[in-house]
Amino acid sequence: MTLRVNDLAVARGGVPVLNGVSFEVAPGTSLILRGPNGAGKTTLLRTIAGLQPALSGQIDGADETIAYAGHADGLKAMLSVAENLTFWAQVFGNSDIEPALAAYQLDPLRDRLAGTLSAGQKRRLGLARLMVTGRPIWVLDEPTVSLDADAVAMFAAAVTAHLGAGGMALIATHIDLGLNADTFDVTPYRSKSDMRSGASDEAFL
Ligand SMILES: Nc1ncnc2c1ncn2[C@@H]1O[C@H](COP(=O)(O)OP(=O)(O)OP(=O)(O)O)[C@@H](O)[C@H]1O
Repeated sequence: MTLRVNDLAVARGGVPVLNGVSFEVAPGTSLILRGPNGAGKTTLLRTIAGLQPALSGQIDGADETIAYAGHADGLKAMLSVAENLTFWAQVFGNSDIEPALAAYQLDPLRDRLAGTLSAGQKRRLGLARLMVTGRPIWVLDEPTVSLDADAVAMFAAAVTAHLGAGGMALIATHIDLGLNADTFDVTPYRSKSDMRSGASDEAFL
């Protein structure tokens, strides 16, 4: 299975953001999305993850295969670290959370309520969540925000292991993760529409 995006057009608040986007992510490989602030990376990732409809074009290989991590960590504040991971594992029909705890050095924090974690610890837990989904395609929007250098290395190691097991990753990031990945710059695909038109999409504010 390969993730294939073909001639995709995406919009925010009804305003076209990107069009003519085509790329592939094959098993065992990752693709880094680049582009300046506001270029449309988040919009593209949300569309590929199925969180909003495309304006036009095709996305193949994305049915029930994607684990998405956006800007929000999606944690349950009143559950412990281990309970959060167990919850997500069960949602995806899995049970073993130990590899995810180990990969992000969360074992010493396993009984802490997620709401009491630091920003970087929350982000580590949010990324550990990907491992318990068992999903082959990780779609990640600025995954290293709040992470220190050690945690960035944990994340890079987790992605490398995921790819080594035949997984895929599509990652929007402004930093160099040290991955052996192709890059895709969205800049040439920006729509000509004026984003200052005042259109908004309150559902995502
Ligand atoms: N809720 C919204 N309603 C309308 N327009 C929006 C909304 N959210 C974002 N936009 C606009 O859509 C365009 C694309 O934004 P998007 O978040 O996809 O960019 P990005 O490349 O991810 O940026 P960054 O690097 O800053 O995260 C921007 O012009 C932005 O102002």
